[in-house]
Amino acid sequence: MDRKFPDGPGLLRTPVLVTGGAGYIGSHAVLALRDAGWPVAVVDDLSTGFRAAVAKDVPFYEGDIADGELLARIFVEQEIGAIMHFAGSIVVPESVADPLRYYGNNTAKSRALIAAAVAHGIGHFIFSSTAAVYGAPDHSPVDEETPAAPINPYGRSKLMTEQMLADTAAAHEINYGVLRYFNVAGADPQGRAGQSTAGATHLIKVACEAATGRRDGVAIFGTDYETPDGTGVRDYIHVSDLVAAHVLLLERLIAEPEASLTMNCGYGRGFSVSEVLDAVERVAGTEIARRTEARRAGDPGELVSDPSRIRSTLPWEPRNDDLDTIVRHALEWERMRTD
Ligand SMILES: NC(=O)c1ccc[n+]([C@@H]2O[C@H](COP(=O)([O-])OP(=O)(O)OC[C@H]3O[C@@H](n4cnc5c(N)ncnc54)[C@H](O)[C@@H]3O)[C@@H](O)[C@H]2O)c1
Ligand SMILES: O=c1ccn([C@@H]2O[C@H](COP(=O)(O)OP(=O)(O)O[C@H]3O[C@H](CO)[C@@H](O)[C@H](O)[C@H]3O)[C@@H](O)[C@H]2O)c(=O)[nH]1
Repeated sequence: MDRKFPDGPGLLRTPVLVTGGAGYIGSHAVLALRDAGWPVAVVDDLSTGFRAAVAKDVPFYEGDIADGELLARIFVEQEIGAIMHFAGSIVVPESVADPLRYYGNNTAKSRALIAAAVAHGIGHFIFSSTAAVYGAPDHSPVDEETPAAPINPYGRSKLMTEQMLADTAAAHEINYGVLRYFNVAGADPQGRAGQSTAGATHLIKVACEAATGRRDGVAIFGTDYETPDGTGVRDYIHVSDLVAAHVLLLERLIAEPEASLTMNCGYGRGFSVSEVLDAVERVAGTEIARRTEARRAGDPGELVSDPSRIRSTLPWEPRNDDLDTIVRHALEWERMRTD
C-alpha cells in the first residue's frame, strides 16, 4: 500500500509534521490525523508536553521548532508536505509577566519554522492562533472581520505570526490556514489522550482537578465583569471537534492550493465561570470550594466566537457541542491520572 494513498488514488495524504504534538491539542491532532489515514511525524521540545502523549510508532523528534538543521532532516526523512503548528507558549498572565519569552517562542521561533518550510517547499501550513487576537471586543460574538486588537503579549505574539504567514503566502508557494481557537477543553472521548499539563491554569482543567481532590478549590478571577453573573464568559470548544476541523482544513488547503483561510474555531455560545463550575459539580457529583479573587491581568470579560465562516467553509459537524460532555470527558481523563 502507498502510505500517501491509503484509499487508492484520490486524496493525496501527504505526511504531516505536527509541532507540539506531545502537548494537549497536538496529541489529539496526531490521533485525528492517524484516524483519517494521514502519515504523521512530531517535533516537540517537551517543555510542557509529554513523550508518552505520542504513540511509539509515530516518528518523534525531540527538539526545537527553530532548529533549522533538525527541521531539514525531518522534512527529508519523513517526506513532509504539510505542517500543523501547535508548538508554543500559551498562558496569558505568564505572557504579561514575561513578554519576551512569548515573542521569542511564539513569534521568532514561528518565523524560523515558516522560513524552513518555505526553503524546503512545504506546501501547506496550519497555525494554532487564538481568540486572544481580538482582545476585549466591544461586541459579542466576534467574527473574523472584527479588527484584531490583542490586549496582552500572548495575543500579540500570535497575531504577528498570522501576519507573517499572510505575507509569506503572498510571496511564496505555500498556502495556510489560521484557526483562532476559543477555549479548548475536554479530552479524547475514547480516553486515548487528554490534558496533562503540569500546573495548568485553564478553568475546566483546574475545576476538574479540584473535583478530584487535587486542588483545594477554584479561584474565580473577577466577579465584576459586565456579564450576566459578573464572571468571565468564554466559548468552550471540545478538543476533538477542534482537531477534526484541522483535518478538514488540511484537505481544503491541498484541494485549493491558491487559497488561504483564517477562521474562528468555537461553537458560538458562551458560558460564565460560575456556569462552568456548576457543570463540573453536576457532572462530578461533588461540590467545589469557590473563592473570589481580583481580575487576572490581561483577561477580557467576554469572548465568544461567531462560527459562521468555518460552518460555511468546511463540512465541519461538531460532535461534542455540549458543556456537560466536555466536562465529562475532561473528568474521565483526570480520573485516569496516575501521577
Ligand atoms: N489550550 C487552549 O485553550 C488554546 C487556545 C487557543 C490557542 N491555543 C494554541 O494551541 C497550541 C497548543 O496549545 P496546547 O494547549 O496544546 O498547549 P501545550 O503546552 O499542551 O502544547 C504545546 C506543545 O508545544 C511544545 N513546545 C513549546 N515550545 C516549543 C518549541 N519551541 N519547540 C518545540 N516544541 C515546543 C510543548 O512541549 C508542548 O508539547 C498553542 O500554540 C496555543 O497557543 C491553545
Ligand atoms: O482558575 C481559574 C482559571 C480561569 N478563570 C477564568 O475562566 C475564564 C477562562 O480562563 P482560562 O481557562 O484560563 O482561559 P483564557 O484565559 O480565556 O485563555 C485560554 O483561551 C484563549 C482563547 O480564548 C487561548 O488563547 C489561551 O491559550 C487559553 O489559555 C476566564 O474568565 C478566567 O478569568 C478563573 O476564574 N479561575
